[in-house]
Amino acid sequence: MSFLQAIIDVINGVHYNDIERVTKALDVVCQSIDSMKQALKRMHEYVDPSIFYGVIRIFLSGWKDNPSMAEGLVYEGVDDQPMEFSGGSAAQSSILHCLDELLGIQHEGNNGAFLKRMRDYMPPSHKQFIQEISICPSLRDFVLQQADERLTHAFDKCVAGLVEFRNCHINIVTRFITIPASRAKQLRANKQNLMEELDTISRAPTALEERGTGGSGIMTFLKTVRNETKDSSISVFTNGNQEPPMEEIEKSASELTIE
Ligand code: HEM
Repeated sequence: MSFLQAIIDVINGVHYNDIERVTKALDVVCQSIDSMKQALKRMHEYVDPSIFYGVIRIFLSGWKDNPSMAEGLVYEGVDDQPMEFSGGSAAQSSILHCLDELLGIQHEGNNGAFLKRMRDYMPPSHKQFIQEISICPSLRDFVLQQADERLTHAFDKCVAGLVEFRNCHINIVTRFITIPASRAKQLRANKQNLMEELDTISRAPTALEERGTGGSGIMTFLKTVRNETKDSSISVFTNGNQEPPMEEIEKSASELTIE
């Protein structure tokens, strides 16, 4: 059964009060989240953090919430007024939004508004699918009402898997953005004679040091989204918080070089 079919099966299972069907489909969802995490971990194999930070990311940045283009961009021949559009971000990927809606994970305030806005950058049918999931009867309420051990376990494993995915993503963002940004600051401050490295990572505008490609203030955003994921868990959540300690981040920053 594919991941998307499993989502539909969960929804149908809730509709027909079929505990077995929902439990089995949630097991598939959980395996898919794990595969996504395994794929995410391979980012390091193919992408050099300095190149990502100093070269690729600049092409991903947009002209909304971007301090270096605060007014947006005039599309000549389209409109005299500047327009604002966010840069490319996997926050615009439909899968995580589907999971949040399915598992009843709620993102509040500015973070929730940012994630909702990202849906405007998805293909309309994807956005519509997410909307459909959001108006279905609540899976979480169903799990709570049934009080079935296997069902609750399957649900909580999905939530825990998503927390682990988001932790793994935070580690990636630390390595691909936070560390190069702090390295760029360090190099500028020390005026070291490391011109080649400085040349690559300093191509990134300083205004973007604290920003994600979609324009968010990165770490606060990502950690809040991760914590809100934990909140959906039915049993008490005790694991999955694997943030790297600050000393580790600083150590990695000083070791980061271009080969
Ligand atoms: C070099 C690799 C990556 C970097 C540096 C990165 C960075 C970021 C940043 C900075 C954000 C905050 C929102 C923004 O401003 O764009 C974000 C959000 C997000 N990214 Fe990534 N990302 C990377 C790869 C991926 C991949 C491969 C996925 C897999 C789908 C992913 C999934 C997400 C999701 C779902 C969000 C929204 C926040 C959430 O739902 O937890 N990212 N990413």
